[in-house]
Amino acid sequence: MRILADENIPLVDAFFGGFGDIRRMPGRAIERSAVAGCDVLLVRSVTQVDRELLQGSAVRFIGTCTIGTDHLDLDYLAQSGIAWASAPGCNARGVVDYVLGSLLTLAEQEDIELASRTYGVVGAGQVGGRLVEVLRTLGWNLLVCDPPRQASEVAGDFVTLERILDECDVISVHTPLTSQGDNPTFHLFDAKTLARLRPGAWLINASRGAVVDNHALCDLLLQRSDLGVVLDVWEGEPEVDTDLAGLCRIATPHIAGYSLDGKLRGTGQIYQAFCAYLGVAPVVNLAALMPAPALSSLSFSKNTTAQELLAILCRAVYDPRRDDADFRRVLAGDATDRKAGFDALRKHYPVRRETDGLRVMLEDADPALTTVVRALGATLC
Ligand SMILES: NC(=O)C1=CN([C@@H]2O[C@H](COP(=O)(O)OP(=O)(O)OC[C@H]3O[C@@H](n4cnc5c(N)ncnc54)[C@H](O)[C@@H]3O)[C@@H](O)[C@H]2O)C=CC1
Ligand SMILES: O=C(O)C(=O)[C@H](O)COP(=O)(O)O
Repeated sequence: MRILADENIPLVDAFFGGFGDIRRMPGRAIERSAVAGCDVLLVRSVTQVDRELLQGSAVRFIGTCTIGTDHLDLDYLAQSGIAWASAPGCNARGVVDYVLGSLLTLAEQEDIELASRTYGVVGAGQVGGRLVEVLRTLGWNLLVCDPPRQASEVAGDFVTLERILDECDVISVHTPLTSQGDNPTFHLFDAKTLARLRPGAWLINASRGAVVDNHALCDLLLQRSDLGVVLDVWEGEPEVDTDLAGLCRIATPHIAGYSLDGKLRGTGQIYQAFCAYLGVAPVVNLAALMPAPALSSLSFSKNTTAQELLAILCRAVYDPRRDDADFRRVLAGDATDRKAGFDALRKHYPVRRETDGLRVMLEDADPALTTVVRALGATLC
């Protein structure tokens, strides 16, 4: 079997080496001539998988080691009888850690108590659903907008996007990028929607760039310095609107989900799906390949407050300010360097783990403190 894989898929040999020959390439360079003689294609989000790439090739299975599938032409794959799999939820926890780290930064910049704000989550699936769980456990005010779930679930407490815009001080966007169907999300946040943001609102987009109209957002930020915007994803990646990035409080190169755990899980999920496709039993075990984290446990004295505990635990694992600083250095270069730098930061991303892998010891089991530990999914020892 001939397998072509994006060079940024970790553990590809460990999981797929037993199936045949593996060739690796940069994801953006995967094109028709490279794919032609392959049976299996393993990609990440940067490879457009469509008729132009696949027509006439021998490819029968596509695996994308990502949550998002907007780079796959699913209609074409169905028409052509090409099997495919994605990795739902693989790096959702990393995105939640990114959102929490961003909230801590904005709160410090503005000297705001996070618990005093009203939160709006738009899109409550794998990522947004986990964020909702964290915010609910913390007991913070929260509204959730998810029209597809609202339409299909009898129970569920959902609101309209208008209500989110009118009532929320913080809006975190976690929808897929879609341009068809009943609830398309392309430019869901257009000029009209963005203009409704409350005074002092924070907007976080770690979904897909084009869910927010970047041009309209840039225009708005030129007039509204009260807003706090965090962008991990951009229209036209790897090109980035540098004016917009300059106006964001946190700007990062599409790394919100880049925990090591999330990446390895992504490969593992595609391996499982490929085994199911072939009808063979999986023999490679992800747990055996997952390295132990460098930091596994922390202990806190009775003088710790809940706010301090949240900040220390989140930042012990991940702090987006470092990614923001690295990205701004890249954005200061010329256009060619910026594009290459966007991909280089992603390719050479430092090891980052997840907050729910932490073990926490509290000298005083105060309910406010244990709530923080539970909300993060960490283990209380
Ligand atoms: N920045 C990053 O590193 C990462 C970004 N992502 C992106 O995050 C987004 C969310 O991923 P998941 O939670 O795994 O997706 P998901 O498919 O599990 O959940 C998406 C949710 O959005 C809802 N939704 C769809 N249209 C909507 C609309 N118009 N308004 C409100 N809600 C709507 C769906 O009903 C669903 O519950 C995707 O765009 C994904 O590609 C995912 C992982 C990492
Ligand atoms: O899983 C997704 O969806 C993501 O957005 C990934 O974090 C993107 O990672 P790459 O595939 O672009 O490396």
